[in-house]
Amino acid sequence: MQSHSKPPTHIRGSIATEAGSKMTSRLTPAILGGLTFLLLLCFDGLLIDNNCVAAPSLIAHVSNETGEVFLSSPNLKLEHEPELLDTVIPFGVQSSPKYKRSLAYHEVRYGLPRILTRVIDSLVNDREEIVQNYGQSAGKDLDQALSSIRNLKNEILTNAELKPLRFSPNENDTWSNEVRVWNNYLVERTKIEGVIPRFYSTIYVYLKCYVFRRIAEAFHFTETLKFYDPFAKQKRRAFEDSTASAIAVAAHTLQEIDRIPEVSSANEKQQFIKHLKLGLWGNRVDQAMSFSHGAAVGQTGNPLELLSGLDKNILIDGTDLAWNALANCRAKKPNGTITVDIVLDNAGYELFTDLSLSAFLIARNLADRIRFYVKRIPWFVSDVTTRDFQWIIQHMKNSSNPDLSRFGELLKGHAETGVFSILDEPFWTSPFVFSEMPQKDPALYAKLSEASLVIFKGDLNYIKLFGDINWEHTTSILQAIRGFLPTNFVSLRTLKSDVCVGLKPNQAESIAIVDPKWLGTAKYGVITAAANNQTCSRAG
Ligand SMILES: O=P(O)(O)OC[C@@]1(O)O[C@H](CO)[C@@H](O)[C@@H]1O
Repeated sequence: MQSHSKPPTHIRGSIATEAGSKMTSRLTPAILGGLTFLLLLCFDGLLIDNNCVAAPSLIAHVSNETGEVFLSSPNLKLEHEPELLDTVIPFGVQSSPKYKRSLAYHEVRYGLPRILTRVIDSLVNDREEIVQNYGQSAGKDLDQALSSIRNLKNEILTNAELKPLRFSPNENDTWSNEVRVWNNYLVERTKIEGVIPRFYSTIYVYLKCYVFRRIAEAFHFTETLKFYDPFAKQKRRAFEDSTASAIAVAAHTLQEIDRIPEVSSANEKQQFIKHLKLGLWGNRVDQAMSFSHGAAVGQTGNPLELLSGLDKNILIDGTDLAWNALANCRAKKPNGTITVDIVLDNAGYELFTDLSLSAFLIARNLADRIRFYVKRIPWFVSDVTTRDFQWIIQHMKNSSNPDLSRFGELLKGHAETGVFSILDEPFWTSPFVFSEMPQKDPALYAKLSEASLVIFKGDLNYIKLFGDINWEHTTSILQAIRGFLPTNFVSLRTLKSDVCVGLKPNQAESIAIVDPKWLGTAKYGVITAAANNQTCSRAG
């Protein structure tokens, strides 16, 4: 049953604040003592009318049950009371935070504000270092970026209208061309929705991408911090924290490569499947989740030893289909160029698994070249940018561990000889879902169709693949892609959001009984593949 909920009477924040650890340590004894108390403070991450300093206006009180901070204020006005529906997302419609029992709602209410708070915190904490690295005028640029990000956070918290993005002075440069696409899309959405979209009323995939666009905008209009990546440190730290796991996988992959002449074709298939699974579970190591839930994540343990225990969590296993599609292309094009495209997701450990798979494919002649699609701007916290890609290879190459450094050397060689290439097409940071690609970016669609196999990594690529529509879980993959089949593809995704298709009858219901949170915790994975029968007859 669907019903309109009451407007919120308070805004619920998190312990992650600009006051950061100071705040946490002040709260901890109170929580331990089981007290509920009130604090009058200027909550810097939540400026109201930009006058927090002059008139501290927010009351924070801490739940003695959960330790979470609730904020309320006589001055805090929602620009617009969200018209929420107290229901899950109905089947057949696009995800939106207006459905209160959706993960989309949870992400807009808690996840995105927390991510922005963490960005604000890190900029405040790193001021000295930033000024040292980018020069004196970076101080003023930092303030400018901070103010834009605070405004953005307030806009989400107060359910403001989405506003057009800013053009650069040169209205024909790359930035402006992308802004034009975004602003036209806002006009399109306004027509569809009948009003200007707001954070809680519009579709999820659009608003979430919009937030990351606005973060990039906050830096783009500064002089010294145009290309600053506020997530870079966290991405690097998370990979450093995964070093032991990466060494185990690098040593194993190098051994496979060294022993290629001895390996039978049955084993070759098993090795391919193992690499796909490593890549699937690599998608758990996602700094977006850690940013919005609190703790940092890296990979621990020996990922190869963990694999068999995780098989029971794979809800759809399309590895056979992916293997057959690629092996079939190799058989049909013994002298041709086999291209594999990887539409990357997270930097750090997940990217490392993608590189292991790629090194394996090249060594086994399952691919002659690999094209890696990265993001042009910092995206969804930990998505790979060109700099992240270059950093990880260099970082491995410089490692004191002989396996990691040899592996880094091998990858660097592939990058230098053009076997690996990095592409930062604007479509991946656009608001569009994949079924819109033939119309919005036909050149990219044609490029993907040159590949024998496209590998889509992660949750965002998955939801864009299926239009972020809450299809009934048993909907077939071919129906849910709505014609988007440039070539054979396989998607490796751990479940972090509302959409999941291609399941067997009753499969979703059975998991939901055992684990009601099955869609949102990245505990489960899907390997979703589809074949395009014309692929191997084409060049590429
Ligand atoms: O694409 P990825 O890195 O696997 O997931 C990124 C992510 O931000 O997108 C999901 C849906 O918005 C979130 O739950 C998740 O943390």
